Amino acid sequence: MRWIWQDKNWANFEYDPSKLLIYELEFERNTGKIWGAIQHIEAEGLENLKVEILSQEAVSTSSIEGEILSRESVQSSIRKHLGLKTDFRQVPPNAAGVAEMMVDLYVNYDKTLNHEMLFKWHKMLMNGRRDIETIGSYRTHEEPMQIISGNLSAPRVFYEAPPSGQVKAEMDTFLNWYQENLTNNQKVSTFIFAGITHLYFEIIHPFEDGNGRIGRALVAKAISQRIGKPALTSFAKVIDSQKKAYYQAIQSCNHQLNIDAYLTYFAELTLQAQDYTIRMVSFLIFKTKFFNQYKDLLNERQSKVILRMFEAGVEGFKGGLSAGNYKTISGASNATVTRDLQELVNITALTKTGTLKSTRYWLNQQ
Ligand SMILES: Nc1ncnc2c1ncn2[C@@H]1O[C@H](COP(=O)(O)OP(=O)(O)OP(=O)(O)O)[C@@H](O)[C@H]1O
Repeated sequence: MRWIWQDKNWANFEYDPSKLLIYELEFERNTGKIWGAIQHIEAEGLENLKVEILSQEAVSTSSIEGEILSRESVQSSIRKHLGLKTDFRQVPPNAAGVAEMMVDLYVNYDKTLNHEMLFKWHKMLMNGRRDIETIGSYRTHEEPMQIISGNLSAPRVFYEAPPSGQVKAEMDTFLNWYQENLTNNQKVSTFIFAGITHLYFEIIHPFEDGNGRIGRALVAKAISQRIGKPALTSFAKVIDSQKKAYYQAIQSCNHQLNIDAYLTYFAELTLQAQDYTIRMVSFLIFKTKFFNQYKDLLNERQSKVILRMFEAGVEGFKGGLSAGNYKTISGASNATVTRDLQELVNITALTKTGTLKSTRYWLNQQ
């Protein structure tokens, strides 16, 4: 069967924009909500939010590839590249590379997308890699660029991208398409523009490695340029929790130009990513308010435990905090743990559920 790029009408993607209208309206509402909420965060909180979202995306986009990075290393590197205070820790090259790309994407969101920008990101991502022949440039290898299933005993070719000799011309056309549709009086909606940008790039698969990570970065780039501000998206975070659907959606386009199913998937994914970002922003606002209200009432042990609870992020401290958790984090005696926790409930910083051994404590979000 022919691959999509062998079709005589390649790359005239076919889709029905009316099917996406409902998602588009929700997307615009959410974009407004995110930026509206951000206006209420003061400078330091905003810096933290940027660092949180960018590092989470860096960790998640790497995790999709099976590369597990330390959140602390990525955060430290992101802070350094944003010119913020850091702990000057030693950061492994892969974490430093993806952090640098995320910051570049954020800071230079409005710069023209061209070959050089993509090469720069590729160099950052391949930081420290010795197994890659062509770094900072498109692939040149003779063998076909294939996406193969992970099963070594019975490998299956899911997709074969255009041969290396064709990549430069394909990328020229892609970049022209991007530029034209970015400023084409918005004939193609932001949603469809970002979705096609991602898919088009994955179909060409221009690099030896890193195509997934750069493709996901391009989604943020496309949305940011369209909305005129850096998009703080949790796109990779959501994909990482449902990888199979992500691969299947791209695969559904390997042989056909009709991309309705892919765009619907992309629309739902983007809305989920926005929801996650909205939750993160609200969480950060809650954290700031919480500390303003309680900081003078907490002793050192209580502050330490509460900070640890906030570090668990939007998903929260799994299963709630037990007295045992409090003891481990604070190092206090049993009697002190009981007194500290009771005080936290009395001042309404924590709420309490359950009894005896099942007693759990939660940050009071009321
Ligand atoms: N059937 C497919 N056709 C085209 N592209 C695909 C297909 N299945 C997956 N992909 C894309 O290819 C990426 C993998 O390519 P590559 O290994 O070059 O990227 P990576 O950044 O190193 O890895 P990853 O994307 O897994 O993080 C996937 O993440 C996905 O974006």
